[in-house]
Amino acid sequence: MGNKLKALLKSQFKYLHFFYQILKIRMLLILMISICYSLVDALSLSVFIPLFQIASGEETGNVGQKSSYFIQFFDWIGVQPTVNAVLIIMIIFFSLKAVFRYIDIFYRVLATSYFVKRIRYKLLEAISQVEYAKFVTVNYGTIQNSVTGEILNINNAFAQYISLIQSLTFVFVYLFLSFLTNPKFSLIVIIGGWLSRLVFKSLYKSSEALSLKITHQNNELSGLVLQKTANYKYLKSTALLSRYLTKINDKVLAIEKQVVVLGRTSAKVMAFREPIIILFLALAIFIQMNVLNGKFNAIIIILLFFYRAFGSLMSVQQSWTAFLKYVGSVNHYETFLNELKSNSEKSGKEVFQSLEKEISFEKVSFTYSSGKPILDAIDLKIPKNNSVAIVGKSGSGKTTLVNLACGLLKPTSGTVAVDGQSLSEMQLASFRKKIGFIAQETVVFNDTLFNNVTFWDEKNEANLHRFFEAIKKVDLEEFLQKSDGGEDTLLGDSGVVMSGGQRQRLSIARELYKNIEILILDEATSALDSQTEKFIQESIENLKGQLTIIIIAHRLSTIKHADTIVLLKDGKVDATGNYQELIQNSPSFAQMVALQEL
Ligand SMILES: Nc1ncnc2c1ncn2[C@@H]1O[C@H](COP(=O)(O)OP(=O)(O)OP(=O)(O)O)[C@@H](O)[C@H]1O
Repeated sequence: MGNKLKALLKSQFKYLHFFYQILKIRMLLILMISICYSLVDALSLSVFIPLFQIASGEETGNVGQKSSYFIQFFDWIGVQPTVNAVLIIMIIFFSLKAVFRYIDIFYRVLATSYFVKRIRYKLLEAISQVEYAKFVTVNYGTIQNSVTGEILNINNAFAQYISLIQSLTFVFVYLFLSFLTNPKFSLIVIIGGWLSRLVFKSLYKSSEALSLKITHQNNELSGLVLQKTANYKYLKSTALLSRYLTKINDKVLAIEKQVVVLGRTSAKVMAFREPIIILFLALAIFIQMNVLNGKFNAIIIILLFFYRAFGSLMSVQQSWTAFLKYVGSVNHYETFLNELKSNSEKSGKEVFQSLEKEISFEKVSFTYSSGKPILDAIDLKIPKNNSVAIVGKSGSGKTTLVNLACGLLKPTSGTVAVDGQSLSEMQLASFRKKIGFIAQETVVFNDTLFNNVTFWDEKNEANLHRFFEAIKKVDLEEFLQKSDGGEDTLLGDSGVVMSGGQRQRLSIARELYKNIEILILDEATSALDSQTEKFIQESIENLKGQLTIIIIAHRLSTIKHADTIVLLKDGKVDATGNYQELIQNSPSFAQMVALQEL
């Protein structure tokens, strides 16, 4: 029973809980301001009643008999309830109402901007903290859409939700005043109002489901568009663009269809709300007059309150209908955020200072969640300032091994350790700060050459010097000299103004600029022509003895001078040794060398 009640409360207050979690005390403030505003509004309206009473009392001369709590209020403060006194009170209340209206609107703006900032920040933070293994399974479109379009939808949902709270407060305040005046009649009308809600319940449910569906489809659409942009050149040059466009169009059409259905549901709710409410109100008046034999006079005042309460109730339903249009985004945000949070990277406490001895793999096995074991009980030592090359057939697990070395992946069993300390106990960020990672995919930001290399370091003399050094090491001096803007040259989206090789060299320059101890190169020079590769090779070789280098390369000429070469085969270390040793001792390696005609 307790659990059922809890579940009921949770489902009823699900969204309130969601907004409260983000806004905390601000949510209460919104509620308080709403209550104050609605009370002042109710009181301002109530002033009309004594005004009517005084007017009719003056005519009939029986003010005393029609006394209301307002007249009693005048008695209490010892002021004659004259028209002038009531008018002054009225002006005071309406001015007060304006003050609360101002506070209400302004505070809403403050709360909304805080809300948007928080939800965006929370999501971005969760994305940064999620485990790499989880991250690679998330659709890029979902990420993109979640931090842009979806946030706007949630913002709209929030705006509607606050309006809903305010209208609801109005409803309660007016119902409370109605109860004070005529409890029996109020009860009938309230039951009617409650029943009217049931009529709309199934429509609300389908709106909610549709909205969630639209959100999912928008995410998929974003993913498709992102992939189209990323693979534009390929799609265009192979005339596959139009086929891909058909795929995107299908998704657009599917979304359009859902939006139309959602629009139809919303239209039904909007159109039938008023007649249904009027029906219930008419029924309540009928019961009051014919069943309870009440007088119409007795309910005039209360009808005024109900008129206001119903107006607000309509706003409640209006806000709720509008809210439901965006609720899919709220649900998606919550689910996505929880999914990211439950997969956030666990980092140890030990702060990494400096590599003293070695990085070691002790019986490390690894299996991706989706398949067969990739690495099987690997034992490997990478001594400080040594260069170790990992070779093996495509798919043999080389990239997986370096991902384990920098803690992007966690071993399924065994330990990856740094100077004997398991990476699982290490504060990963402190360790990764000392790692330079250059992969086949170049990393270029849409900014200047300087900012790309220095990662937005301050442009002072010392940093400029380090920048030029890095540029020299990767042979980008010519590019720098030929660019009109020098180091301030804008590189465009993904570095469009550079060739593939230049982008690769830029990625290498960024790592050389940093103060790193470990350099990981995963097919880093694969996009370069032999001459440039040789030049960079020399630059990297100059670093030998100063950095611990782990290098993956298919072109075996690249790793000829590595201190140790590790040959991976069938998930195991098949052979280790330097180039000459391996040629002599490992038939597999000798065959690889022969195939490359080295
Ligand atoms: N995220 C993933 N989920 C499931 N399997 C994966 C994932 N990443 C890689 N694999 C699989 O793990 C195996 C090893 O991949 P890995 O990228 O480590 O190989 P590699 O030796 O670096 O290959 P290549 O030389 O082609 O770059 C492959 O069979 C690949 O299909």
